[in-house]
Amino acid sequence: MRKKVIAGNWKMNKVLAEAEQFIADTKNSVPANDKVESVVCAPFVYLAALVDKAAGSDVKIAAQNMHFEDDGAFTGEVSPVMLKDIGVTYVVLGHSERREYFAETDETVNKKAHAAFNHGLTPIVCVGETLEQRESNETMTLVEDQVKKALAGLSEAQVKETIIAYEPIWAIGTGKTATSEQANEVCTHIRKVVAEAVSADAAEAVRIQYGGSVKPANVDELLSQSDIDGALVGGASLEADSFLKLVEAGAK
Ligand SMILES: O=C[C@H](O)COP(=O)(O)O
Repeated sequence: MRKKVIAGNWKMNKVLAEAEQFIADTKNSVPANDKVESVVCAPFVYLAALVDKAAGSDVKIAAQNMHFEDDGAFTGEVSPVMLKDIGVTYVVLGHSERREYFAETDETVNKKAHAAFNHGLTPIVCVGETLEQRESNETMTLVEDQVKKALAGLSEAQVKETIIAYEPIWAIGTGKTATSEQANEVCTHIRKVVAEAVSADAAEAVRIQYGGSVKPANVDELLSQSDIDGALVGGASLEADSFLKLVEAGAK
């Protein structure tokens, strides 16, 4: 049984006091068990403070992006060495907003996945199609291509540790959730792609989240699907109560 992962992606929201209050409101309520992991993906500027605030609890802190180099002349960037140094444990890679607005490519996502593992960070690799691509029946081939390119060159052990987030772009922040069947169909395909590209064991172990307008009202149905192992949640992760409901669903 794969452990569920509920990750709240705050995107570019909250000021420091709000971010710290969120951790104070959730850290003693997230379950410490083998059924669910609770992850908060916060803006860079809050990461050190939130790692400190969450210390001793089961809330894990994630970055929303990083560079693939360890250091160097990359003004404005943050490296995996820096994230590891301050106690961050997860990193979101290739979110569709990074791909759309900040020129993230499959190649840079792959470099970042390698860099994450080189520094002991767990990558949450995002893939997903636009509405246009879905309507022209390109979803499966596009997602397959994104997954293969993101995982290229990783060892079987590393793939087993990777979290893949399937996020149909048309369902992000729109209130339009993919039906649980639509979401599971793609997650099942991703698992098959991992089996073919890496191994059956890796496919069995890799955790696949769904993301796109997940909220307390629809999370149970999504998580009951055979190949959905968690959720990457934007809007509904901003309030502590709502985030805790999602984590509770993951712990069932
Ligand atoms: O990273 C999270 C996803 O982009 C989903 O965002 P959303 O839950 O606001 O639709």
